[in-house]
Amino acid sequence: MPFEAVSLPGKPTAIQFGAGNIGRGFIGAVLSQAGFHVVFADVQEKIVQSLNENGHYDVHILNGETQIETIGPVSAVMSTDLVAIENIAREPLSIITTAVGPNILPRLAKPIAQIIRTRMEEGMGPINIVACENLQNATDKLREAIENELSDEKERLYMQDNIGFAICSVDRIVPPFSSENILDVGVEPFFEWTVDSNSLKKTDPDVVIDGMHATNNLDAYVQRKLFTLNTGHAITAYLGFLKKKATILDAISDGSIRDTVSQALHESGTALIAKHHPFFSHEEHEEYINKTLKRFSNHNLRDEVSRVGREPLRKLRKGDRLLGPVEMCRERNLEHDTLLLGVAAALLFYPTGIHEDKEANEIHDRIQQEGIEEVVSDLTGWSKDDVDSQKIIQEYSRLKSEY
Ligand SMILES: NC(=O)C1=CN([C@@H]2O[C@H](COP(=O)(O)OP(=O)(O)OC[C@H]3O[C@@H](n4cnc5c(N)ncnc54)[C@H](O)[C@@H]3O)[C@@H](O)[C@H]2O)C=CC1
Ligand SMILES: O=P(O)(O)OC[C@H]1O[C@](O)(CO)[C@@H](O)[C@@H]1O
Repeated sequence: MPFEAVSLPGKPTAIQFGAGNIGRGFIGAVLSQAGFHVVFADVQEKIVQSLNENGHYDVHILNGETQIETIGPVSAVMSTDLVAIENIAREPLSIITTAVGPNILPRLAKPIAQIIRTRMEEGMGPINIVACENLQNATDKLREAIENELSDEKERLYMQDNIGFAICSVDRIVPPFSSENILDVGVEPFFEWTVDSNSLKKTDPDVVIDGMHATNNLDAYVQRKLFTLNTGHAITAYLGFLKKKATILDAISDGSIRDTVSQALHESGTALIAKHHPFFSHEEHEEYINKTLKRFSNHNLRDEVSRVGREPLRKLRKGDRLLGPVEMCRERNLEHDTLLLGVAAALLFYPTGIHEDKEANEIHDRIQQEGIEEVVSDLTGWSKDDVDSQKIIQEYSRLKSEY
C-alpha cells in the first residue's frame, strides 16, 4: 500500500531513514523537538502505517520516574516507495538522517540518489545528510554508495555542490521496549549527538538543531564514544554471555566482569588521551569512563547481552570497538592485554535459540573448520606468531575451558 508523507506548512522537513530504536527514540525525536516535520522512511509496513495513523508516539525516559515526551507531528513512507520519496524531495527539506544499521546502509543509496536527482531537476538548494550509525565514517560510506547510484557527471557535480555529508557520533542507549503501542520507545536519559561542522552546508530553511552538537573535532568525539561506550558495552556483553547473564545490568553487576571492563576502558582511555591530547585530560576521561559504567548499571533499562553483542564479525572489524583501541595501543606501545581478552570473548559469543546470530554462527563455524589461529590472523591482519595473536588464542582457550 503506498503511503504519502503529508507536508506541514511552515515546518521544515527532515527525513529519518529507519524508524527503529534510535530513529524514533533519539534522532527523530531530537529533530521533531527542534521544529522539523519528521518523515520516517522504513521497510516495516506496520510501523509506517501506525506512524501515519497516529501522527505521534511517546518516548519514555527510563530514569526511574514516569517521564514521557510525546513526539509529533510525524509521518512515514516506505523507503522502497520511490514515488513517495521523490515527493518529499520537493518539500522544504533540509536534513536526511539514517539509523538502519551499518550493514543495511548501502541499501539507502537508491532512495537518497532519487532525492538528489529530483532536487537537481527542480533546481533546489542544499541539504545535509548525516548517517547516525555505530560505525566510524558511516556517512562517507553512504556517500560512496550514493555516488555509484547516480547516473552521470551532472548529478555528481550537483551532489558535490549541494549535499553536505557530515559524519557524526551518536550516543544514547535505546534497547527494545515493550509497550501496548508498537511506536513507543524507552530510552536512557543521557544523549549526545555530535556532528562534523566542517561538512555541513547552509540550508534553506536553516534551522538550529537543539540537541545536535556541531564540532570541528569530530574524530576525537567519535573515537572517544566508540572506544569507550561501545568497547565497554561489547566486552560486558561477551563476558556476560559466557557467564550466562541475560542483561547488561546482570553482567556489570558481577564484580569480576566490572573490573575487567573497567581495566579494558582504562587501556583504551590511555591511548585515547595520548592520541587526542590535549582534547581529553586524564581527569575528564576518568569521569567519562565512570559515567559510562554507571550508564551500563541503569536499573530501569532491560538491555539483553544478545542485543549489545549482536553481529560480532562487524564489531571485530579493524577500526571498530574491539580491534580499534587495540591498534591505538599497539601503535603507542601501551598496555592492552584486557582488550585482547575482550577480543577472545567476542570469538566465543554463540547465542542460540531466539537470540541466534548469523555472524556469531559464522565465527563459530569458521573456527571449527579453519582453526582459531587462522581466524584470529584473518580478522586482525597479524601473523600467527604475533605476540598479540598468541595472547588472544591463550585467552580464548582459557575462557573456553572455564565456561
Ligand atoms: N539502539 C541503540 O541504542 C543505538 C543504536 N545505534 C546505531 O543506530 C543504528 C540503528 O540501530 P537501532 O535503532 O538499534 O536498530 P533497529 O533495528 O531498532 O532499527 C533499524 C530500523 O531500520 C529499518 N530498516 C531496515 N532496512 C531498511 C531500509 N532499507 N530502509 C529504511 N529502513 C530500514 C528497520 O526496519 C528498523 O526499523 C545502528 O547503526 C546502531 O548501531 C547507535 C547508538 C545507539
Ligand atoms: O548497535 P551496535 O553497533 O550493534 O552495538 C550495540 C551498541 O550500540 C548501542 O546500541 C548504542 O551505542 C549500545 O547499546 C551498544 O554499545
